Amino acid sequence: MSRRTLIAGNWKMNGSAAAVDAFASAIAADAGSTDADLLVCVPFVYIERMARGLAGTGVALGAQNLADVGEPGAYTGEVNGAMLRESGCTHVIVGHSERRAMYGETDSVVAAKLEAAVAAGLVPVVCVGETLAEREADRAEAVLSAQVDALFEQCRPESLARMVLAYEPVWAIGTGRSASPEQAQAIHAFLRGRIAQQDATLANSMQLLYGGSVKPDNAAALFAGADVDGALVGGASLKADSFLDIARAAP
Ligand SMILES: O=C(CO)COP(=O)(O)O
Repeated sequence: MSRRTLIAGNWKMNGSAAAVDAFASAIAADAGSTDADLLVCVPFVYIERMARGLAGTGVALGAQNLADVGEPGAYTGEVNGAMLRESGCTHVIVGHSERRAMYGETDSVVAAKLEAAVAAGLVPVVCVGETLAEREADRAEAVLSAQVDALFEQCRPESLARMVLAYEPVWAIGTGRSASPEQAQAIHAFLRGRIAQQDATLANSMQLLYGGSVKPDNAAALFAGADVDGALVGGASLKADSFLDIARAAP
């Protein structure tokens, strides 16, 4: 089955109103130059501004986090999925390694956020990945299996059918040291196989993105992997030209 290619940007805690406007106008001028689907995930406060800038471009908009509860209420500082939808999001990143490491998001929190996203009509882009110490201890597959299995244990099949999975090795994030195309493809094949043990049809249809130091000059080689369906791009997504160069490297 052919899966569509998705190039997703994660701005993390970067950007400004001026940066949003510059990005959106450059994308609006040039979004037709790639066949890949494009998504940009910006800080909460810039979502509506980016939505206005990207209107009519076909580029999708996402957030980087959401509350693990859907019902509004006394959750100071939280933002729920319905608010994200109303602001123009179609997607939301869930379980990024920075949130797992710095904000204590456990596999159960990630599973709850996946469900909350789907309940609000959002596509969750769920991140998994091993640290350098785990890879060096030959534990990458065990760690990834535990992260994926937790989703299957805690989420409904119809919710899992909506998700995109992003493999982001922690040692490759923001380091300039991407996984090699062979390493990325090997893990993606492993992840697809692991999902197939639960649901072969879902394994075949699920988009698997690679993230970690994806740049215009390494993107084409990474995308050559048969199980690599796109990228989750951090630093290189902050500027429209490098983001679009990555998208144009997609097959
Ligand atoms: O964490 C990432 C995207 O979510 C990857 O970040 P970099 O592309 O900056 O390495």
